[in-house]
Amino acid sequence: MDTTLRDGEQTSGVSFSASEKLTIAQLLLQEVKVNRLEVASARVSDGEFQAVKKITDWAAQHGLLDKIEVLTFVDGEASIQWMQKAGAKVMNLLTKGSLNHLTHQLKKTPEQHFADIRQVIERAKEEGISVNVYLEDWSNGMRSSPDYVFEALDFLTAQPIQRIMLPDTLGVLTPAESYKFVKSTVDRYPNQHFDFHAHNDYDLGVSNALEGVKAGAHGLHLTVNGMGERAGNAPLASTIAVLNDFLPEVKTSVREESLYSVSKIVETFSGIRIPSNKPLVGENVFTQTAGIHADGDKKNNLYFSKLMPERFGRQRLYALGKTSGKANIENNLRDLGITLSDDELKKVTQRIIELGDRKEVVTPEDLPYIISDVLDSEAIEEKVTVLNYVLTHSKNLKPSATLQVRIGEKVFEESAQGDGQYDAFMNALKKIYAQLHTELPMLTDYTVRIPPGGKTDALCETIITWSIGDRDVKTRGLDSDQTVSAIQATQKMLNLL
Ligand SMILES: CC(=O)SCCNC(=O)CCNC(=O)[C@H](O)C(C)(C)COP(=O)(O)OP(=O)(O)OC[C@H]1O[C@@H](n2cnc3c(N)ncnc32)[C@H](O)[C@@H]1OP(=O)(O)O
Repeated sequence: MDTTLRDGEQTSGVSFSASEKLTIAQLLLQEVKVNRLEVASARVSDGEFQAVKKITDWAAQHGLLDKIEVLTFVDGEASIQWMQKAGAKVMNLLTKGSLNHLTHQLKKTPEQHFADIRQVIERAKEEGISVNVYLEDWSNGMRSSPDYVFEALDFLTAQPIQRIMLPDTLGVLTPAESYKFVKSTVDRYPNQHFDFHAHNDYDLGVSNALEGVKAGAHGLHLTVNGMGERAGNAPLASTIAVLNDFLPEVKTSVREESLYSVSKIVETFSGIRIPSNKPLVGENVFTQTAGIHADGDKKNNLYFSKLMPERFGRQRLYALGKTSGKANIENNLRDLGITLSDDELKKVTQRIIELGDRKEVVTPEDLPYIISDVLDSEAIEEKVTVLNYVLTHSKNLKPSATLQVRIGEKVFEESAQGDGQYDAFMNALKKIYAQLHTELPMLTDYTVRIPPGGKTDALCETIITWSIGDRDVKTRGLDSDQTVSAIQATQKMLNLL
């Protein structure tokens, strides 16, 4: 069960719009093919209500309504009414899985709590809602009040419910405890379906999920990019890869090749950047940096593992920088269709190492420029040159740009306004390219780096990612002025285009 839209949205600072939630739900069910989705907590807000309604309307049209779940509370009619109006048919009822929570938060006895739960389950059944039950703080309950946990489980397993969900609410379990606690629970109730819900507070989410499944859990709760409250939940992508590679006898429905695209969509919608070293979905995790590794890849794939990028819809890349050797550069040249002699290759390698030493980022798309520069050759023909421009910026008036660009033999001039100077520049550029019936590629990422130290006249590096055909192309500009560096990066893109 994927809970990106409920527990994942509990990441501090994240709020998905209704249409973003619908898009993520559609991707997860139709492309990634997870079995179930938890899409919201009941009663949270009007916006959340609208989002659930949008998802249930779509799911009902596609025969998927039984896959849409909503977290609800032991609150008499309130959650049931909310769910009913939102069109949801599966509730994940939040009950207390430790005596500590029951006594100090709800201030109830087990008998009172069970009576309240029974009433909610009966009412849900009358409304045609099927019920799963969370035992919140179950992990601490197993440590500190196991008698209460088993009393609750004796009660729950006699109720007309589908699944019991065992959360490590605060992510405090070790892998060994995850195994032990799940096993003792599953063994005692062999006919009951149990889900295990791991959090990542000690970075043990994936390991704990693996142990939970080994111990007999029938389902897992995961989130895209490991989003979730505090340190997040066990991440979908790595947990699936771990299960596929280390427990092949356990089958899931998830399609590995769709995991990266859903991860990028969730990154964009949530605004939470994926760390570049995040397993499977981080930008750099399939990039060989060290020259020795790139060399070994050519020799019998010495540095390959089962974790091949193509499994996840990704590609192996070879970084350019001070630890590059000839093999890194050759790999990039091959992609660009450029061949160099041994001597030329040595000179280009040397220049890339020097740039890397100066902490400059070198992208594969910089290579033709570096080659022209180092070899004084014409590896790249400058067909497009930004000749002149004027950019304005003022208070309370829209920024504007006028620019003159030479394309081939012809010079074009256009003006435009925009939301910022660069946007105005791009709008003017689009007008010029419209005259050539050429659409400019979509800008998919824009990052600006300045060296640490806080100097405002420092060199500023802008790296822009463009979507050209089915490729992501990165171009780089470097100048003490941020807009100028962005314009340099744009000119490089125009020449590559
Ligand atoms: C493991 C998890 O991640 S659980 C995540 C649960 N989801 C959420 O909390 C969603 C976001 N929450 C909210 O929007 C709000 O907290 C609401 C709408 C649920 C409730 O809001 P409020 O009425 O303002 O209550 P508030 O948030 O201050 O406190 C929670 C109340 O719920 C009670 N409560 C706690 N657990 C439960 C439960 N499982 N069932 C019913 N009530 C509960 C608390 O005792 C407290 O009641 P009290 O005020 O009578 O002492």
